[in-house]
Amino acid sequence: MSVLDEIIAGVQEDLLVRQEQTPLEAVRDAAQAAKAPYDAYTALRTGGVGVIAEVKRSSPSKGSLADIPDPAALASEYAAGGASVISVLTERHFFKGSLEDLDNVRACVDIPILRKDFILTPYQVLEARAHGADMVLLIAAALEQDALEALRERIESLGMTALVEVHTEEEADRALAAGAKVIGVNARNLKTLQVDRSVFERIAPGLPRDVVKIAESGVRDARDLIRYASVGADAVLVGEGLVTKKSPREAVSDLVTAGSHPATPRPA
Ligand SMILES: O=C(O)c1ccccc1NCC(=O)[C@H](O)[C@H](O)COP(=O)(O)O
Repeated sequence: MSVLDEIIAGVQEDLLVRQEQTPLEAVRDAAQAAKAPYDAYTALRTGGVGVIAEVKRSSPSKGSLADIPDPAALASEYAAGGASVISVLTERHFFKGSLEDLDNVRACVDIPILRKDFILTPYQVLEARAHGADMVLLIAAALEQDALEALRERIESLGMTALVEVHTEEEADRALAAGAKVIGVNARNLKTLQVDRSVFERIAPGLPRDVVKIAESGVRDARDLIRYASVGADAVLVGEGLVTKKSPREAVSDLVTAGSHPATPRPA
């Protein structure tokens, strides 16, 4: 069993419990009643290289990273540092996240929020909207093609933005076939947990111009961002490189400055 399989097994168990507690109709009503979503697609296309700053307590690859007793306070620091989007991990077994984190962050920031989880069903998409998300992650490696396409459509029908994550050229082709307009290339292989930053360099140049390209994982500092920018990244998604810093606000601000600096080389 790969790490991804293990994570998904836990997500499915938790999902059964939540569906038991809160019927689909109730989640649908809550999603409809939620405040209109922010436009994450536009937020990521505006200006230089955007920063998606992640609230990440723990991970399968590194174990505990940071306590984060107040995720809303951390998200406010990220927003003050100039983040374009806040990513909130809501998986609990490996990442120690929750939907409550999403609620708390939503109450405190007025920029788009990504629900980062292992989304398998329309129920989870409705949950994301009900708890104030504007963007939802879909992992190509975790979904059959029909489900990937249907969930992408469901996310966008609710006015949110789908971020489709890939790690191979074949998954990138599947993401495009599913209609993805925002594609995240994860340097981390979710089955082996190996991080290979060259994966973005291989895949991103082959993606259409109008697709927003996000480099995910392994960004530690401005040098990593500049390297990704030079091969076409519109944004970077950063977890460990922010939560482990003394000042997450300054760490975000340094990345934003590097991404907006005219010396940052971008492909023509
Ligand atoms: O982070 C992990 O170890 C991990 C393992 C298995 C599935 C997903 C995992 N992480 C989710 C992410 O994609 C990252 O949190 C995100 O890209 C930020 O990565 P980093 O900046 O390296 O913390």
